[in-house]
Amino acid sequence: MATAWVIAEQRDGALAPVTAELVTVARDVADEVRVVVAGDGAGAASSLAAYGVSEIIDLGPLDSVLPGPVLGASVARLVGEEPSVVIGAQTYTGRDALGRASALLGAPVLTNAVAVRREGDQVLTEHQIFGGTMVATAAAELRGHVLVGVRPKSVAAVAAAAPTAPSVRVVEPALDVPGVVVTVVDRQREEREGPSLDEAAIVVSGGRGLGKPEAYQMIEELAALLGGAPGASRAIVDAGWVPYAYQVGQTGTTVKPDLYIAVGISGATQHLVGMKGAKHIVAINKDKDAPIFQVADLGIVADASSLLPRVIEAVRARQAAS
Ligand SMILES: Cc1cc2nc3c(=O)[nH]c(=O)nc-3n(C[C@H](O)[C@H](O)[C@H](O)COP(=O)(O)OP(=O)(O)OC[C@H]3O[C@@H](n4cnc5c(N)ncnc54)[C@H](O)[C@@H]3O)c2cc1C
Repeated sequence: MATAWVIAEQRDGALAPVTAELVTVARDVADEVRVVVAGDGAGAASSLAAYGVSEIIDLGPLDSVLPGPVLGASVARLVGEEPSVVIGAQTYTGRDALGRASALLGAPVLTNAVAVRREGDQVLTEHQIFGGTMVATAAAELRGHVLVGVRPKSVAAVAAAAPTAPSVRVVEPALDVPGVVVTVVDRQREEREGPSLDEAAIVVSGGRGLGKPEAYQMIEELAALLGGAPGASRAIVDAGWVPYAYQVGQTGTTVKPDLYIAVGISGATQHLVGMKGAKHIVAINKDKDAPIFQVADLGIVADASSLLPRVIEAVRARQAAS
């Protein structure tokens, strides 16, 4: 069996949860999993031991450069001649890394996969198409290297049958490859309180049915009261009501919270594909035939502008009483 190389995804210097998802996928396609991380190799070794990783390759912190291209060039240098599967997340950094590695290795990259498996010498990947209404399966021959971008939250992170004690190897990053160094001159941190959209246990999302941008404040208020994150449909992102970072769906973030509350969202397939994995879905829409009700566990036919203030009041009252 070939080796799988996982490009770790990091956030604020720590491993992002998607890394364990990628390692879970990697175990299914290879019998040895190595993880390439930019700094904190020891931390990665301890948090990934439960997932059956054999080695952590630590490139050291890549704080002053855009990490993706350097990660990609470093992986291209590490993989060697033997066929291997390189797995990254379908994120800004993961896409940069896979694209760079693909170009340097002359190897195919299968993007936006929601499932990956191995059949003999083939790596099979599944991709949602037509707004998630169909799944296409692609097959790549594992004669050389096969690169795969996996969509976050499409695979559950599962611990290995037996934990490992991964060794940590410190390797110089490939900063000398022409064109990979993009220097970071400034960082802007988006103001946010509460959990991030992709990790929140509760997501409250608003759509065009809110009627006007100011009404989105109610979405933020309810999300904050419930300890969740606010989200949005693309319609109100495109309209400029909220930033793109709030968008849930095919071209936004995929969420899998315990509870997803959709307010004034019709339930277009491109939205559903990003949230239908939620454990419980509550939908508020004034149209009883809105497609969102087909995936909702609890559907409320109501005008959002009059119902939302009452919901917020009720949650406040309940919290005050407890
Ligand atoms: C390639 C592509 C990618 C896309 N990616 C995404 C994506 O990632 N995420 C995404 O969300 N969309 C995406 N879209 C857009 C998607 O097709 C829909 O256009 C979008 O999701 C609609 O947003 P909406 O439900 O807020 O608006 P609408 O479709 O306009 O629906 C508004 C809903 O609000 C209800 N409503 C109206 N007034 C009230 C009221 N007073 N109270 C309660 N309910 C009310 C209406 O009954 C309606 O159901 C994509 C489209 C394409 C082509």
